[in-house]
Amino acid sequence: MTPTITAFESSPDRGQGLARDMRVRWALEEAGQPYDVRLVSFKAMKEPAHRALHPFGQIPTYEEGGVALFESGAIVFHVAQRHAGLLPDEANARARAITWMFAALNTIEPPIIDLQTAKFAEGDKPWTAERLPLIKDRIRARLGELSDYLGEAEWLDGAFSAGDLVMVHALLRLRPSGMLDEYPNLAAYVARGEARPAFKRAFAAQLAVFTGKPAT
Ligand SMILES: N[C@@H](CCC(=O)N[C@@H](CSCc1ccc([N+](=O)[O-])cc1)C(=O)NCC(=O)O)C(=O)O
Repeated sequence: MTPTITAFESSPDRGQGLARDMRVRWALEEAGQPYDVRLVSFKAMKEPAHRALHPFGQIPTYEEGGVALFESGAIVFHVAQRHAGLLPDEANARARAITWMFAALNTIEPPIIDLQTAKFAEGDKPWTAERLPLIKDRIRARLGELSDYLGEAEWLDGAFSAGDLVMVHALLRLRPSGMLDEYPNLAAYVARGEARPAFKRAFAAQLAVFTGKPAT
C-alpha cells in the first residue's frame, strides 16, 4: 500500500529542503518506495482532523494501511525497518546507525533549532543579542566534536545509513548561517548527502510543491 505523508502547502523556506518532510521523502526515495503527499496549510495543521494524526499540530505525518505516525525520525526509522537501503543488516552496525539517528536528533539538532528560534522567534527580545553568541558556541562545540569524529570518512559509520540521512538534514538547517562552512569536512559530508540521487529526487519533489511546476 502506498503511504501518504503530509507536507507544508507553502513552505516558509520556499521549498529549499529545510522542512522535515524532506527527511521522509528522502528516506522513501532511498528505499525506492512511492508515496503520496497531502499538503497542509498552517491553519489546517492546528485543526482537529490533523491533530488526530499529529498531537502537536505539525508536519510531517505518515499514514500507511493501519498505521499513522508523526516525528520525522520515527517515520524514517519505520521506513528503514521495512525496506533495504537505510540500515545495515548486521545487528551491531544496525544498532550504531540507529545511535547516529538519535545523536542527530538529540545532540546535534537541538542547538541548531535554538539558533533558528533565537533568530526567527526571539529576534526582537532584548536578551537575544547577548544570548546568540552562547547559542553559536554550543553549536560550534558539537560541530567540532562531530568534525573530529567524522574526519575524512565518507559516512558516519561505514555505508550510508538513516543515521547519515537525519544528520545531513539536521546540518542543512545551519547552511544559511554560514557556520557549516567553518568545518570543511562537515560541509563536504553534507554535500555528499545532497549529491545522492534519492536526495535530489526528494528535493525536486518538495520544491515542485512550492513552484507549482512538476518535478522533472
Ligand atoms: N520533532 C518534529 C518536529 C516537526 C516540525 O518541527 N514540523 C514543522 C515543519 S519542519 C520545521 C521547519 C519549518 C520551516 C522551515 N523553513 O525553513 O521554512 C524549516 C523547518 C512544522 O510543522 N511547523 C509548523 C508549526 O509548528 O506550526 C519532527 O521531527 O517531525
